[in-house]
Parts: sequence; structure tokens; C-alpha cells
Amino acid sequence: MTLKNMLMWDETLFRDPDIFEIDYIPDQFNYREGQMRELAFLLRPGIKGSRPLNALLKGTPGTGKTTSVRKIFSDIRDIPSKMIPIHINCQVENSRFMILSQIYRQIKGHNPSAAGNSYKRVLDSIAEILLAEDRVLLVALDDANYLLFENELNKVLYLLLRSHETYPGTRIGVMVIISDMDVDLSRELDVRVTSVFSPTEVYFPPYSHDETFQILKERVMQGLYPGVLSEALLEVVVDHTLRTGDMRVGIDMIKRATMNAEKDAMREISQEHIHEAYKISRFLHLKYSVLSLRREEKELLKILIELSQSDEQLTSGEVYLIVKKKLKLGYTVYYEALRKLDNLRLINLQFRDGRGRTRLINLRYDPDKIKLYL
Ligand SMILES: Nc1ncnc2c1ncn2[C@@H]1O[C@H](COP(=O)(O)OP(=O)(O)OP(=O)(O)O)[C@@H](O)[C@H]1O
Repeated sequence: MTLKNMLMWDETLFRDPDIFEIDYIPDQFNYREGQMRELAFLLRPGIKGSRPLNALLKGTPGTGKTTSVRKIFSDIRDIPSKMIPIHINCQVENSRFMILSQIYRQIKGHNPSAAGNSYKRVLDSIAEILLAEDRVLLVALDDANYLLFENELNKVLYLLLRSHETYPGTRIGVMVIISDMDVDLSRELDVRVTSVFSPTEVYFPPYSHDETFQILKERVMQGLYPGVLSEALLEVVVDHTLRTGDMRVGIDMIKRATMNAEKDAMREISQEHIHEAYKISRFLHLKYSVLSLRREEKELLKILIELSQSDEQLTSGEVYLIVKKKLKLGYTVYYEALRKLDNLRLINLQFRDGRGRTRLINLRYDPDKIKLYL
């Protein structure tokens, strides 16, 4: 095909490409009825104006937590309700000030005034609105594992859940969403928070083989023309998806495989198209984790990559000597950054027996792959 013909080519295998977008909310959302019911039960008091019950949603990435919350929030907005539901993506809004500003923005439709440049002022304004309008606030902290650094989760929960002490009459409920199953919140939260935060836990188990197959099949039927992806090859996609445990990988693979087939001007996806797609889609997690890092965390990761080229086992103590010189970070900030990389599963931090605080550091991905996103 000439380049011109390629640009003009308007045949597509996608019936609706939006179906495979990352923020698409599916109409068909099966296998999560139990969790949705439980959430509805917890939130129900908020509709009438009481404080909703707090919830902790747990489950590995891509098990439908965000989608469940978005669907319930959309239902709440459709009925007469005193509750204002606010969804916060903590990968993006990762400090107390940013979260409060985002809550304000979602309520008012614009930024807090420039004069309100402290979290306290923003919280004052939010409380004022809630009291004046007799509204209840429900805040979903999605991917709250990103707030486990620098004590942000404690700070945010403290402000939201104890707001009635500072602003009597305010009612705020919180949903904390965690996708890292190794996180033990009871160890992360301090007493001032746990004394007011005893959430009901709602668990999102990984999807089974059959569930994954049905969910992906539904997407294919909606998003692609008939015959583009055979059931046998869909099985291959399902196997890869189960291996990563994240439904997003399957959805992304189907999109990429279809684009690969289009590029070859084929009407059907082949095994090779899927194979090529998986090479990229399996790194979805890596990509989003690296993109969410702060500047100094990225710099630290670069140093770890550089040092990992030698055969020496990396230890936290030795790496610090280099980090101190190159990045001028204090030990606490450095150690927090290491912990974050470990939490995001970019590195593995392991205790070494009998050597005090020093830890062994191993990269979890091929350094060349990480570099692609740095
Ligand atoms: N039961 C389901 N039916 C249809 N699509 C689903 C279902 N569960 C998950 N998905 C799809 O899988 C993708 C990931 O789901 P979602 O973002 O809700 O997961 P999550 O548990 O919030 O992940 P993370 O912890 O990484 O934020 C989304 O594109 C969503 O539409």
C-alpha cells in the first residue's frame, strides 16, 4: 500500500473504538453485584442527609473497583440526594492540599480562589458550602496506596473524618480504595485516625477464567465487527489477562491486536497480532507506575538502573551514599522514595539478616523496559 493510500484507508475493524478506551464505563458490568449492593447499603444514609458509612475497597488492579464506584456515583447523581459524591484519583491528586482543592473544584466547578492557598482555607470553604446547603460529602480516595508516603493518607483522613469537630454539623463519609493487597491499613493509620475510621471492607476478588472470557467477549461484540477476533484467539487473550490478573491488559491487547491487523490491511486478527500486542500491553502497569512518580523518585530509579548494570548486589545503605551526592536527598526522603518504588512493585526491597536497617534492592523489570517510560 502506498503512504497516500494508507492515509486515505477508511476501512476499519472497530465498530466503536471508544469501547477500548481506558476511561470507558461499560454498560454491562457483571460479577460485581454483591459488591455494588454492599456499597449501596453503606452509602444509603447519605442520600437522606446522614453521614454515610465508611468503606474500604480492596482488590488487585483491574478487578472493577473504580468502575463500581463510578457507576454508583452516577446513580447517586441521577436521584434526589443530599449527598455529593466526589471521586479522587490519588495517583494525580496526591497531597492533602491537592485533594481538598479537587473536592472544591468538583463541587463549585472552578478552582478555589488564589487567596485560599492553604489546605485549611480550602477546607473552610468546603465546610461552609456543606453547611449552607445542608449537603453531605462522600469522598472516594481511589488508589489511596499513593497516599501512603509522607503520611498523606493519615493527614487527609484526619481532616475529613474529624471535620465535624472543627465545623460542627458537617457530615463527610470516605471510601478508601486500595489495590495493593500487601498494604495493611491498620499498621499505616495512626490512632487519631483509626479511632474515627472503622470502615466496612468490601473485597473484589480476581475474575475467574470464565468471567474474564465473558467480560472480554462482551467488549469484542460491542467494539469490533463480527468475525474480527475468533473465539480461539480470544482464549489466548484471556490466558494472558489471567497471567497479569488485570482486566485492562486484556482490553488493551484487543485494541492493539486490532490495530495491528488494520496495519496489515487484514480483516481478521491473527495469533501474531496478539503476540505483538501482548509484548506492549503486559507493561501497562509499569508504564502507569513510572509516569506517576515524582521527579526525585524518577531520578532515584535512574540511579538504581545505572547501578544494577554491575554484578554487585544493591543495598539501601550503599545506594544512599551515591544518592546523597547526586540528588542531595536526606535519608528519610530517600527511604520513603525507596518504599514507594517497592510499593508500586517497581523494585523489591528485602531485609538482610542481621545487618540493621540496610535492605537488598532488586529491580522487578528489565532496566531497558523501565527506561522507556522515564
Ligand atoms: N465486571 C466487569 N465487566 C466489564 N468490564 C470490567 C469489569 N470489571 C472490570 N472491567 C474493566 O476492566 C478495567 C479495569 O477496571 P477498574 O478500573 O474498575 O479496576 P480497578 O480495580 O479500579 O483497578 P485499579 O486498582 O488499578 O484502579 C476497566 O476498563 C473496566 O471497564
